[in-house]
Amino acid sequence: MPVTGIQAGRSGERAGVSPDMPARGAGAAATPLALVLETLSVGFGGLQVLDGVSMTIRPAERHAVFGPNGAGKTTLFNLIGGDLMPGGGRILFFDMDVTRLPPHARVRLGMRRTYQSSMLFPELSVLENLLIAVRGVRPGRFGLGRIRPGDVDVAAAETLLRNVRLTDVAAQTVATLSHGQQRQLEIGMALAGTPRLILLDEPAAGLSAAERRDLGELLTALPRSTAFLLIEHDLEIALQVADRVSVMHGGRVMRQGTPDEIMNDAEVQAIYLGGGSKEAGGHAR
Ligand SMILES: Nc1ncnc2c1ncn2[C@@H]1O[C@H](COP(=O)(O)OP(=O)(O)OP(=O)(O)O)[C@@H](O)[C@H]1O
Repeated sequence: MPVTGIQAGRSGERAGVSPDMPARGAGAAATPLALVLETLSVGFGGLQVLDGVSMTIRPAERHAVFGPNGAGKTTLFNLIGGDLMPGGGRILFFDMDVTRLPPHARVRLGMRRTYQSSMLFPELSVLENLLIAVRGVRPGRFGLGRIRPGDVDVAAAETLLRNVRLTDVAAQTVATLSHGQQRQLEIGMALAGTPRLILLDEPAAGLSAAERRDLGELLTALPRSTAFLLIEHDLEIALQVADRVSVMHGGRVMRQGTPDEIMNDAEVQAIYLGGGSKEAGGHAR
């Protein structure tokens, strides 16, 4: 297979630098990359699920991780978020080595994550859920307390409401929301505290075509100050919202590039049009 300008995760490549981005350190005070994944690997028993995954995310970049079922995407998120420790490799978050830090320490550094299963409080209102998120990421003790107009946390929760387009349903309990609105709320909660990076795990899963369109628009309109890394099965959404895309296959990053580069890549097309010869998922050792 020819080596293309968008191939990623190859041995010998300088860790943390992909061919389509300028080398760091060129300027006197180069901004650190938001995330550098260096040759991450993890296995379960005899199954090697991730095998030398390297990836870089710039500050404020929107990056989609795309790949077939079993490619290792959620496992990768578990490593980045701290729910799982790698067997090998390193994770740098704004130049800090977070490889062995627990999830709450990563949250304190400005990393957030959504999960495939809902983490909402169904009996509370939309605003109360957002308030919990706002108070939960602040250092120190917190309680839901009374919602008072003018409260700085309430104002922050109301900003999140607007960001995820839920102002009209602020007083409704979460249990009464549509599935699409619940996904919007999860994104709003992840935005609490102005994080530097959000990991979004299949936010469009289970949504109708109209809800997926709305979600794509919502993600596109999010504040540019926050980088996000998105796992998405819906290629259309991934290509719509992402600046760059990583395609995973068999526990490796097989391509990294702009949406245009990815869309026009013959091997990616072959796999996603069902003509691929490689097996998805981990490979037994
Ligand atoms: N805790 C675990 N123990 C054993 N095997 C696991 C574990 N977690 C994941 N796996 C296996 O690792 C492989 C990758 O799983 P992962 O969930 O990361 O893939 P994925 O790309 O997110 O797939 P999907 O798109 O279906 O969510 C799968 O074969 C899965 O069965």
